[in-house]
Amino acid sequence: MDAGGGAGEQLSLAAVRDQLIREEDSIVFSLIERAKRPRNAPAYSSAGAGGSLAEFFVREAEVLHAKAGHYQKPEDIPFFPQDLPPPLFPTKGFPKVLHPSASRVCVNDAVWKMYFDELLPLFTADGDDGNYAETVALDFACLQALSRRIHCGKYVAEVKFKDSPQDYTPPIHAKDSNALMNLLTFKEVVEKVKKRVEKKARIFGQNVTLEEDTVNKQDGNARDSECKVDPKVLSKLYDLWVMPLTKDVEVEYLLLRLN
Ligand SMILES: C=C(O[C@@H]1C=C(C(=O)O)C=C[C@H]1O)C(=O)O
Repeated sequence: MDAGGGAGEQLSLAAVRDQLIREEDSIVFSLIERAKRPRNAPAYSSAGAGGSLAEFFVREAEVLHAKAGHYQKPEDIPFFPQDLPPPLFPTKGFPKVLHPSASRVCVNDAVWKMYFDELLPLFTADGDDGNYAETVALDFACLQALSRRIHCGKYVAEVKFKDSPQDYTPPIHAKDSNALMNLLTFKEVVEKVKKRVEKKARIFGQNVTLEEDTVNKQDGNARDSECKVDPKVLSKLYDLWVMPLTKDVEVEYLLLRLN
């Protein structure tokens, strides 16, 4: 988390939301990149030594990332945390703005399953072009962007708690997840987020030409069928998975907040 997380700065809901908006760009762009390649199913079958190429790539990439000093922040969490090496270079400590239990909150198993089982078939074309190594590198970028955005829910929960501890404390003590979920859900924000990511996919995913293109455009933007990723897939991704998982992170964090 960069916004509002600097030394001495107070974390604010506005700053955390700005960070989430920036993360949307990374998610939309990473999906657009992955959509260059078809599904490439052999990259996901367990033909290789022990697991799929996708799993092999993520495990090995995370080893490199850990050596380079990644995974020091509460929102940067590896998918395979077991036996990761320590950083080989000096890292700069980040100000600790969260409760220490934040490190125990992780929904990466759900992110992994959602990405491969649900999302991938929605935005990649059927087919196999043989570019498996490139494909799994693109998957890794998508997974990282999704996971980071979702785990930023820890900061959202912290500011919401700090803004009104009197509302959050009783359901935390009662371990009432449903009450917490209701408290932290803002329906107007949810609707805005869905509309904005759909619009971003429409704007970022259009072909840019120098000629005036009136045939393939509607209101100055590309028609959905011309976009590199269907904008409706983005609103569905956020509606069904990204926002619910972010809220799961928020609830899990809050349940540990008073430990
Ligand atoms: C992240 C927030 O908390 C919840 C989750 C949202 C999301 O994941 O985008 C949006 C609104 C809230 O229901 C927030 O309030 O900004």
